[in-house]
Amino acid sequence: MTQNLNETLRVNGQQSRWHAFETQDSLNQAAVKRILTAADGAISKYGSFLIVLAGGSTPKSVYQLLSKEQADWSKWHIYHNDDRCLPVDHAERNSLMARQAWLNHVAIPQNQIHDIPAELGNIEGAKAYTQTLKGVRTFDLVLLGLGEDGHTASLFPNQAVDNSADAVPVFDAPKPPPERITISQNRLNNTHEVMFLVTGGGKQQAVDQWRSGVAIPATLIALEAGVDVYYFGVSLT
Ligand SMILES: O=C1O[C@H](COP(=O)(O)O)[C@@H](O)[C@H](O)[C@H]1O
Repeated sequence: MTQNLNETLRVNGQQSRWHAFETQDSLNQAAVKRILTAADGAISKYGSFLIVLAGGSTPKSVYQLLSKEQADWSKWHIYHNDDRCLPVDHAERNSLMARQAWLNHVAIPQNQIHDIPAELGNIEGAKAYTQTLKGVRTFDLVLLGLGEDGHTASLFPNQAVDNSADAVPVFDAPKPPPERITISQNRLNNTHEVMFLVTGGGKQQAVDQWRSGVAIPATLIALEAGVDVYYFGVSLT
């Protein structure tokens, strides 16, 4: 039997809270609300808000909604969980998508938007981003997507987990392009909150694997506080 429900699950040492939405729009609105609430909380506590963005197509409509919001943008610091080794202006760059959908339209200071320099290639770009992350405190909120094969950020199935630096090169990614850069598992876990955005039937198999205890990469993200999964268009079995 399949159902849409809200529930908490514990598998492979990861606690995940699953939040069901009836429409893509209601999920997007809830995600925006959660991001703005996290920002207000972090700014009151630390004077700044450190958010790590997911790439791919799923978060684009959330970013478009954020571009229309009022917020204390001067206190926001933007990072990316991964990017693809392509020219800066390539349509498949995660940084370009986030800028076009959101960041170009709000007053976040440019020096607080930290793109991964993936155009340098995966080895040099990862070194440079590790330097960018040096001394950066615990992130406030990490947004993550879920690939059809269970990957998250650019942590792919059947690849060794590399925690040797805060940002690491990825080779032979099964989803193009093969060369990428990702924030490492350990650094992604160094955050106060995690929100996965999971939408569309293409993600059903990965969701089923996740929930039945298969150690897909999404389960590498395991905060003590648990992670939240906002979902639409998949069913929980
Ligand atoms: O390649 C990537 O894929 C995942 C999932 O992307 P989506 O298009 O299925 O939403 C994404 O989270 C990651 O940042 C990206 O580089």
